[in-house]
Amino acid sequence: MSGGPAVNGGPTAGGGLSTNGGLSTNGGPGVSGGPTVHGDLAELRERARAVLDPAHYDYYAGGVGDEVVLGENEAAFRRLALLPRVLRGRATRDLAVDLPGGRLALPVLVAPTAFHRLAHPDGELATARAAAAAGTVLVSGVASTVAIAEVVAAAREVDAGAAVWFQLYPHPEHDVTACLVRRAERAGCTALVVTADSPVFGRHRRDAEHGFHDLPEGLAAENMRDLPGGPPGGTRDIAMSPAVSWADLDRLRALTSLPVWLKGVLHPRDAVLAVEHGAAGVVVSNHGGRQCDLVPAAVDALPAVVEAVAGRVPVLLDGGVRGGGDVAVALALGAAAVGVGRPVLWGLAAAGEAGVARVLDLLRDEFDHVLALCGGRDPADLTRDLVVPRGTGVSARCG
Ligand SMILES: Cc1cc2nc3c(=O)[nH]c(=O)nc-3n(C[C@H](O)[C@H](O)[C@H](O)COP(=O)(O)O)c2cc1C
Ligand SMILES: CC(C)CC(=O)C(=O)O
Repeated sequence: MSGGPAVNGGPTAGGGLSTNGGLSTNGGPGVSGGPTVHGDLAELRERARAVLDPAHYDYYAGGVGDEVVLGENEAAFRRLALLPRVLRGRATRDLAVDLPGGRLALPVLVAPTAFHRLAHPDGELATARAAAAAGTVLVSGVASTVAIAEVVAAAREVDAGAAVWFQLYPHPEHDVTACLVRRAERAGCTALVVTADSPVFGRHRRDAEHGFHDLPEGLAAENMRDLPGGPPGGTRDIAMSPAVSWADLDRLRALTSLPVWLKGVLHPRDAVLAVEHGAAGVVVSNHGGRQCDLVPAAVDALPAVVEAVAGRVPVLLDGGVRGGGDVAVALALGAAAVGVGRPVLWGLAAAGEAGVARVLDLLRDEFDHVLALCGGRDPADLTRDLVVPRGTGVSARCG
């Protein structure tokens, strides 16, 4: 087994913590030139469950505590309905969104998730290729099982203009953070994402039950290799620190000219502070229900953050997005785009690069379809008045 003891109770990582439905009505071609993969997201999840080691499946699928927030992230979307506008659409829709750090061909990006080689031997290389082929951003995590330079190179082989962002946790040793930032810059990343919701690692019962604390032999968090304070050729743990503060964000921003996103914001006041501290954007996220089991569903936290930020920076959302309708609801509530975590892992486990391509293709096609049903020409047509609490049919802002 690899590396040191679990950090804060998480797995260690050898240095890691530890319709067009048949009718041809403007449906675009699939995003991937690779083998065709069939099935919807639920089927891909079942295929992933069938092929993965149960401990690894549960690491991906699980959440913190009683997994209340894990379920709520998806349930909250089901409590919302769309109130479409009619007779204002157009034949083809423009799905693209411009963000600090890159242009997305669809308002869906790949959220950072750890250890893709647990899902498929190609790991983050496959994810990077599929994201690039779809024309969207991969937020590559510090906890990736392929080094960031190789991840970016894989994306750029598919599309020389592909944008890859790098996610990190501020390390308590500042020279380690600085080294990670330099690596991401040298690799060609176009933005950084600082995850702020993890002062300590969430306690996951499923991991404890499986005794999953280490990556299998041969896998490691490759970005953590050869860092200051670590053994030559060896890896350091992904350290989380309860002492992390706004000063760490300031210090990190001073290290780089790349746009810096702040991920894991739920409180509107923190969103305002993020703007004041120069964040290029904020990501409303509860870490997919993996950190604190007492917080609101991500989509329920979104409107207050959007209101507080008041258009000064873009707001992203992740957590519980499982279809194009969810994407549309999040955008109508003010998100500029959404991130998807687990669905990408299910696609990767089920069919490697083609599986991730299938997930992004499904989301793109479903979103385009819902946008058309709402009389939308582009994402900007999805406005707040289009979302109503299910069961009411009335928007507070209608009129
Ligand atoms: C297995 C797994 C690993 C994750 N690893 C990270 C990580 O290393 N850094 C991070 O900021 N977020 C991480 N996340 C959280 C995701 O970025 C994202 O917030 C979450 O998955 C969104 O919820 P969804 O899975 O319902 O789409 C992880 C999520 C999962 C499921
Ligand atoms: C290695 C961990 C830090 C990855 C993570 O954030 C998670 O599993 O939720």
